[in-house]
Amino acid sequence: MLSVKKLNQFYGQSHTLWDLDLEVPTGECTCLMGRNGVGKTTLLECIMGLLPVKDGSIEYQNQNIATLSAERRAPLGIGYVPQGRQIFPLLTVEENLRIGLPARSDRSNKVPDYIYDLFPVLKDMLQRRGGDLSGGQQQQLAIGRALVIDPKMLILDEPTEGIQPNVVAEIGDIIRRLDQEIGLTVLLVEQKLPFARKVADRFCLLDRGRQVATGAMPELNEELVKQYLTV
Ligand SMILES: Nc1ncnc2c1ncn2[C@@H]1O[C@H](COP(=O)(O)OP(=O)(O)OP(=O)(O)O)[C@@H](O)[C@H]1O
Repeated sequence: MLSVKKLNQFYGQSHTLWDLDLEVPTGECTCLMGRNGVGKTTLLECIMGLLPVKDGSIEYQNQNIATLSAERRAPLGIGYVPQGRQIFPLLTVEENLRIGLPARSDRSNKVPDYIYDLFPVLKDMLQRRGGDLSGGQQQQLAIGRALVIDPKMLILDEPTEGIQPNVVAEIGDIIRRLDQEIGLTVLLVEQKLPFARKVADRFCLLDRGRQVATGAMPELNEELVKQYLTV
């Protein structure tokens, strides 16, 4: 579904992504992994069109989108849950959800019901301000907001960061359901190894801006973990 090939990205003079390849097969959950600062968020931002790339291709459903602006990528149906959630603290839960509606291809003005089925807590708190929600509830809101466009693919940047363990498990279950029941293709950045093993089908491991290993999750062996993940 998504195929990144030989991608190079720079922040000014600083070469951050090096000939990077990433395959995200349709209907599967792929986890992008690596230590802090290896370029995971940078790669996601390149895919979303939030950062320009120097060269290389980003093929989404057989179209090279590498040079399209973020606005031109919006109708493609990629939902994005950024690092730190970035919900609007002064807007209500309902207003936060509705923000995504203008990007829907059918121009529907209604938040799809399945979002409230997935996150009943959002329905209970529709009139509460986003900033008054707990971290776990805010994360559910951020995922709900990304789903408002009925995306075919969902990209999540460290959805469990700063969240209590019981809510982490709940978010893992929801990501699996989105992938297995609703058929969403998922690309996830995740540092927590047990969570990644439970939720993802495949992994792609980065080190200093380069892809160093990729495969089915069971192929992520202790040697790779020791070399590229443990600190
Ligand atoms: N706006 C920026 N300007 C300059 N350098 C940046 C910028 N954003 C990130 N970097 C650098 O690019 C490299 C990759 O950062 P990135 O945030 O993509 O890594 P990451 O793997 O997502 O890390 P983390 O797990 O800490 O979020 C790092 O060396 C970082 O310092």
